[in-house]
Amino acid sequence: MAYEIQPKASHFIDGAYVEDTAGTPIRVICPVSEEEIARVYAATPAIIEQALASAKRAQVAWAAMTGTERGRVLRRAADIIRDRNYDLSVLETNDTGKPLQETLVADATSAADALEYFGGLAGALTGEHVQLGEDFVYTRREALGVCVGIGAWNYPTQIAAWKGAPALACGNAMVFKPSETTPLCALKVAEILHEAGAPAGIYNVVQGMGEVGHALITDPRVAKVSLTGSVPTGRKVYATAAEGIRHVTMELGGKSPLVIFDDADLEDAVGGAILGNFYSSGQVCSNGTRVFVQKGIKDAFLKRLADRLQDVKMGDPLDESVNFGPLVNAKQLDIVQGFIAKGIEEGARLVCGGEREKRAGYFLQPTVFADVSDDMTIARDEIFGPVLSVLDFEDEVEVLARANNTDFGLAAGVFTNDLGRAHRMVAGFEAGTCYINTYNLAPVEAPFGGSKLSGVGRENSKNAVDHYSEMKSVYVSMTAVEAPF
Ligand SMILES: NC(=O)c1ccc[n+]([C@@H]2O[C@H](COP(=O)([O-])OP(=O)(O)OC[C@H]3O[C@@H](n4cnc5c(N)ncnc54)[C@H](O)[C@@H]3O)[C@@H](O)[C@H]2O)c1
Ligand SMILES: C[N+](C)(C)CCCC=O
Repeated sequence: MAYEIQPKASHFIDGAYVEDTAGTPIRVICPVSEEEIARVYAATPAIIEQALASAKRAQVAWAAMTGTERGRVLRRAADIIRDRNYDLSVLETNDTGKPLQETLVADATSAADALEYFGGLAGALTGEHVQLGEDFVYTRREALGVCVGIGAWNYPTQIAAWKGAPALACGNAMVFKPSETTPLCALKVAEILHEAGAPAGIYNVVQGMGEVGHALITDPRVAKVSLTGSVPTGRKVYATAAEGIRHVTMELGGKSPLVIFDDADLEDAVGGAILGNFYSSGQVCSNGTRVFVQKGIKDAFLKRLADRLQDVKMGDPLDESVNFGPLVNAKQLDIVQGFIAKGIEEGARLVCGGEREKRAGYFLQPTVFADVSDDMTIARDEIFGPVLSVLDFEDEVEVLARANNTDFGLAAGVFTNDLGRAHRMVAGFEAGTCYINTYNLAPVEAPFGGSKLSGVGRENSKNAVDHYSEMKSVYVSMTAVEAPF
């Protein structure tokens, strides 16, 4: 029997699809045809209650299983995802508009990596023993309880798994709310986890806008919230979580610098700038959109970049030869076009692109600006679209100060053949995720996350375990109790 790509209902709760059409309808619009391809309904208070109650009920027994048993479920889910990679990638492409060429290698596979990695780690999560003379202390690594995950729209499958995998490995239950813009893929993650043996209630998905997210994180049963989203939303969610002193992970926006020195390999530097600006049509949080190019290499860099942009193939993202898709929706297209207009108005030189394509779909040409100065809007604000800004610089000290002159701190990259300089630069970058002679790779083994306004905590790697568990300290006395009276 063919595998059904389309999720069967709006929510996945307690091990089954659940529908409640009393909620606000959320139309899923195909970014290519601009037509409705699916409809889900925002969670009503009754749905939110069902999801939280089921997570709360299921979590205690899940945490009581051994880590190896929990890990086995996660690893089985990873295998199922890999088996169904093609179908899941098609769903991701329909949901986001990203080319299938990308989604086949970067989305469901990245979710599988996370489930496999944290599944493998689950059995090795331990506390420690501290000898204190005859007495000793031991620590127990304990689950937090019910965790809420809230997703952005650009990587719906990946985000659902990057949050769910460490949460479940540590013995938590999760209620995940995807972005209302791309609500479909997380449902498949929930369905597959259940098929792999996750007990009912361990991973629930509910749909909705900000109000649903807010209702989830104000519930007293919730111990933690992990958000992927913009800085303004992060501020609200962090403040709400603070009222209940809840744990938080904040994966927020960025305006990252990519610094290219004269001695860099030109082809690699151009490749890095392409990966850091045009992958997913530029809708990537960690993009290196402020491309600082040293004066001696600037002309060659711009010429080679323009040459390579000739190889952009726009079109139906389901065609595997297409390497550049539309923006996710009309709103995002408007926002990005507004930034392009602002760039021109403030005096940046438009090198190429800048126009919406004359065809159906939210297609915008890859856009390059040169002669951008630090104070221009396009150099300060997160655009979240295919707009690369080239800024000139003369030397290392100057460029490091300018690279750090931003409230964001998600990522940063440097291209140079001088190893000493590369390591000095990354030591100086005020950013959580740094690259030397490459850009935007995010293997599950490496911590991923931001500094400054770009976030709190890290996803992936062993580091994430500390954000989904807490240590209980147990003092054991082996001697008589000495009290003053
Ligand atoms: N750092 C990262 O790992 C990372 C990854 C992907 C995207 N992002 C960032 O996400 C942004 C783009 O995504 P977006 O437009 O979906 O972001 P957004 O901030 O508009 O929404 C993110 C999520 O928060 C929810 N939300 C909104 N208001 C809320 C509230 N008051 N309480 C609870 N939940 C609320 C939304 O419904 C959505 O699910 C960009 O800034 C991008 O940089 C960051
Ligand atoms: C894996 N990437 C491409 C770095 C994306 C991480 C999520 C940010 O938007």
